[in-house]
Amino acid sequence: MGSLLIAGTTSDAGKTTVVTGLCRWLARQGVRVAPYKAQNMSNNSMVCADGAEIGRAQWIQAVAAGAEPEAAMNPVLLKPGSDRRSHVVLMGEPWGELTARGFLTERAELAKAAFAAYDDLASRYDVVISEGAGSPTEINLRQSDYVNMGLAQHIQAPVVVVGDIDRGGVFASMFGTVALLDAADQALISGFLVNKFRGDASLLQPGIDMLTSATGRPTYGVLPWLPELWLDSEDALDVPVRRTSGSAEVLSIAVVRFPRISNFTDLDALAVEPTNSVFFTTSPAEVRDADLLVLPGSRATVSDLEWLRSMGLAEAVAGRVAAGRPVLGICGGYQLLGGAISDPHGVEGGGEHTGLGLLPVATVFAAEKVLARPARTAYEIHHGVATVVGEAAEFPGGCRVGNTWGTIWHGLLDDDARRHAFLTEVAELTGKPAPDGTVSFAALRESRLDRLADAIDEYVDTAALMKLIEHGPTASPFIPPGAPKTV
Ligand SMILES: NC(=O)CC[C@H](N)C(=O)O
Repeated sequence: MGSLLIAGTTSDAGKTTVVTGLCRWLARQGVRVAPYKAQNMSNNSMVCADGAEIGRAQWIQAVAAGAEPEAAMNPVLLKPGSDRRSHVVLMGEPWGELTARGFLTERAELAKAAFAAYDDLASRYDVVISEGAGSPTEINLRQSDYVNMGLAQHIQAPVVVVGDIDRGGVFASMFGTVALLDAADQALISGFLVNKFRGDASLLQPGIDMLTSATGRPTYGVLPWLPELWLDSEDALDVPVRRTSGSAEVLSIAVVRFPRISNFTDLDALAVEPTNSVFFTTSPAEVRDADLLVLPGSRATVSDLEWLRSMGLAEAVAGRVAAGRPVLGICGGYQLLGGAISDPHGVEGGGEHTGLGLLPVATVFAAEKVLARPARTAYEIHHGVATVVGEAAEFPGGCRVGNTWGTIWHGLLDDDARRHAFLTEVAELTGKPAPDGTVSFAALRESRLDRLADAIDEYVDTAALMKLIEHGPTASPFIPPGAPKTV
């Protein structure tokens, strides 16, 4: 049984990518490997075959590993509904709401479930590759941590710290990440990975050598800047944007960037077509002018509806619909295109609301969350049950009136035939090019996972890393000052 925890000097250092690449690389060596992240904070999630909801990143990592995605791979998922509150999904199911403060007191229960999930996975797989969150050296949170060093201590796993060299300061942050941990935690930090490097590797080498001598720990590899290795978009909203200048040759797709946007991985399927240019926007002019407008999923339909109105975007959407110009609403975006929105159980703050009235649809928020896989690529994650209450044509998971489409399903456009048919119709309406029908979303994802594993193979000392995974941490020196005293 082998184990490794990939931590990061910062968020966005590339932990998710590295874990994904390692999962695919290990799977290729014939290793039965599972990904794991004790706690993920994201509004991008996925429904597993057994109905459990997990973070989208862990789902993709499982796909990379050739393992069946399951709740234990991401036992705690926090879905932020506001800056201070999160909806908690525990072992794939809704658990309740947590405030930033309440979180400290509830952590023990979540930690227990997360460790049990890890132990269960570890009993069924040869290797588990865990992903930390943020930095392992958030010294104010160390005591109640179960995602980074708290987890590493529980499982006695070696930890490799990934740093983003593109942002600069990578040596100082790697050194500091080790030096501000106590001796027991430092003993598990086994080395580093430099990520997002562009430039001349020979210029970097002296720095790597100095880091080794300053910390007594090796750097396992230097991964190059690989922006083309897009996976499903992660939490950074800038990821899926593939903007080519407003050319007559492409179909421009504006996606409203709701403050509580969720499951925006739906846009990846649109972005894979070279005939499309997909971009996020909050501008009424862009909403008006794009060839296709998408209202994506939302964690908080009612408050994003209010926001849409306050931004002057509601009129822009209505103007498009009146002019017969294409609009697609997905899940929360579908709900708010409809009329009545009622929230009798206070799921989203309660009350009766009125949507944009552009589709004959009424939504009632149910206390129970719907988690379902209604079709091959489609999945449902919502409380609001949308019912067609007037004249409308059929559309999978929703309905259509004129050139306004809505669906409660996510992932609908991951289905190549459906995406091609939908875009061909939009292209006919707008006089823009239609997709040629050759792009396979699943094949593209597979090839990217493979190229990520190729990069691991090429740029990482995989022999040394395998040794670490199999045999655990080796003795590394203590770097003063260690964990600062609480004051
Ligand atoms: N995934 C979504 O867009 C969810 C929409 C809405 N917040 C609901 O729960 O029904």
